Amino acid sequence: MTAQIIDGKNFAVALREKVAEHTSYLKEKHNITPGLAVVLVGEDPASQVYVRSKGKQTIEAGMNSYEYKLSADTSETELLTLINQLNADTNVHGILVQLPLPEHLDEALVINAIDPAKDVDGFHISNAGLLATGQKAMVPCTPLGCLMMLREYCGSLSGLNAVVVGRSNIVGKPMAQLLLKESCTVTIAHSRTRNLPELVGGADIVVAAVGQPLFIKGEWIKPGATVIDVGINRIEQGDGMTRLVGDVDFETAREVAGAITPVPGGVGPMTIACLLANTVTACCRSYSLPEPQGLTV
Ligand SMILES: Nc1nc2c(c(=O)[nH]1)N[C@@H](CN(C=O)c1ccc(C(=O)N[C@@H](CCC(=O)O)C(=O)O)cc1)CN2
Ligand SMILES: [Mg+2]
Repeated sequence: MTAQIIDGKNFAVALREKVAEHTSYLKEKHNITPGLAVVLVGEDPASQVYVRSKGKQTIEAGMNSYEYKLSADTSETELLTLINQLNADTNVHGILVQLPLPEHLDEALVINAIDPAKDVDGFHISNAGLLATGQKAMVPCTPLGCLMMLREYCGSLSGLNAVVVGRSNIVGKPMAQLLLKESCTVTIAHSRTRNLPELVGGADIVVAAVGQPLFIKGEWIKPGATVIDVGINRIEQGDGMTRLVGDVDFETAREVAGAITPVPGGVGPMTIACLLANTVTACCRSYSLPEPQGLTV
């Protein structure tokens, strides 16, 4: 039997509808329009696509979108000045600096300059700390989207063995924290882990976020496991064209897994939908309004 395909696009549509519903409620009932500021430094082509998509989806959900496109040689002082302005702007409820940043900019310094209450990426050390200690935080968008899909497909995650392959601050570590909060038994593995096939073979849930194309093989996966593929890798096809693949060898994994996210069309679309959800959550928190159900965990 082949795996059920977890359709991230459908999930994202449903989540964006919830966001739009709550946005119109905020407007009608409280005369508040959530606002999201997105800052892009430089001309990385993939980042330009993501930022355009974020702006478009923000407006479609009925929110205000503020875009700041800065040249690649922007100084740290200039960027920090803009962040301070956005921190002080009461029309802005969410701030996001698109990553990666150009080499000369200190990513941690820049992220930690964002007001944690407006940190809709959930990358600020305060939010990372709150999440790690099981407190109310802004939750990073990609892991949040993964957890929403996992809850839907698996129901209760309590007691399940979860292996997260990848240890980034953006995905691997927060994903592990979220799964731990769901009472999973969590193992964080990475590209240097020695007995990876064995570890993956014991997992009911595999989250692949290692950043290496087709790294996780179908033969490693436990029959019936749920596989979430966070990887987005462009590989050469041989005919001069490129193809988008995940960190999981989808064709072999789908023969073994119980359910699996495809690439594209799995985790990716949920990342931006969760960003919109986080913006509404941040907006509600800023006015001490009740938080809508289903937009965060
Ligand atoms: N500040 C941030 N920077 C980055 C984040 C982030 O969450 N915050 N994540 C990624 C990029 N990203 C959003 O910013 C993102 C990546 C992928 C997708 C997506 O929908 N992917 C599609 C495929 C798109 C394609 O063809 O390239 C899919 O998987 O179906 C959305 C958002 C790094 N930077
Ligand atoms: Mg850098």
